[in-house]
Amino acid sequence: MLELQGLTRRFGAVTAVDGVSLRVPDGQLVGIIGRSGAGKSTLLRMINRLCDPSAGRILHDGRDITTLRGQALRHWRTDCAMIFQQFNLVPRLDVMTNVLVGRLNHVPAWRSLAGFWPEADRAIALSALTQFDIGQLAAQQAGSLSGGQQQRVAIARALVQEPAVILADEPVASLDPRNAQLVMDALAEINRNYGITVLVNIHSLDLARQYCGRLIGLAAGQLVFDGPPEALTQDAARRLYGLEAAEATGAEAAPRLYAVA
Ligand SMILES: Nc1ncnc2c1ncn2[C@@H]1O[C@H](COP(=O)(O)OP(=O)(O)OP(=O)(O)O)[C@@H](O)[C@H]1O
Repeated sequence: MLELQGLTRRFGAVTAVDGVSLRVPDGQLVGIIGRSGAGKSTLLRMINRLCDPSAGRILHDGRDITTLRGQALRHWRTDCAMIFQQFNLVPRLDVMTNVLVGRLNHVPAWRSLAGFWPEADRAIALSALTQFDIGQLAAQQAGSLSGGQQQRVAIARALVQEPAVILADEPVASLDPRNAQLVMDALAEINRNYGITVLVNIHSLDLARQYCGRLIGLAAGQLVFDGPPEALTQDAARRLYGLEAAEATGAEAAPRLYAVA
């Protein structure tokens, strides 16, 4: 169970995340929604401790994550893998090596530095790639792949970390609709097959509704919606995305509920 208690982050005068409290039982696939600047990235970055909270606590299985330092923090970052919009692969390295980077905390440092990755780890990496239909790309330079392929490599890298939680920060924002589906399929598969908790920031409300069993809506850093997609009425979605303002000025509301930046 992942638990946030009054989690807050201020940047000067801006309160990016404002007293967010929630519980995520193991194995949920949670979509975090809200307009641009609502605090979605900051929330995920705090959970991974890429960004320190100004107030509040993060607990995982009762353990206080907020105070972790040094090796304990490195272990948490293995337990809690992060996926980014821009993939964060090493473009000049081949796909297999990029995925093996996810095994770093499972392999003695000298072996990985010398390029002696154990056969068992190579097999794990290849199996992750094959699962996402990109096993045949293992020897290619990561930078030569399409965006959708690169994101699936990043998901394979996260998976071989054997994490309890995956945090995906706008993983489909720079992909075309077909690739966005493939990447969301990969996240859903990980969630279903391994019971890994997935928290995904997502702009497209259609995708969020399609894939996530639970939606968490942020507005100006505050939790304003928490429930299943069916509970997110058209009105609630409008409030979340501020489409009322567009209507008030005579602009047409988007016919499909896509988040507008
Ligand atoms: N490092 C920072 N320094 C100063 N302000 C920041 C920093 N990071 C985020 N902010 C501010 O905090 C607020 C929330 O930003 P955040 O990136 O978390 O929102 P978001 O919902 O993820 O937006 P987007 O969907 O555009 O990525 C914004 O007002 C942003 O300008």
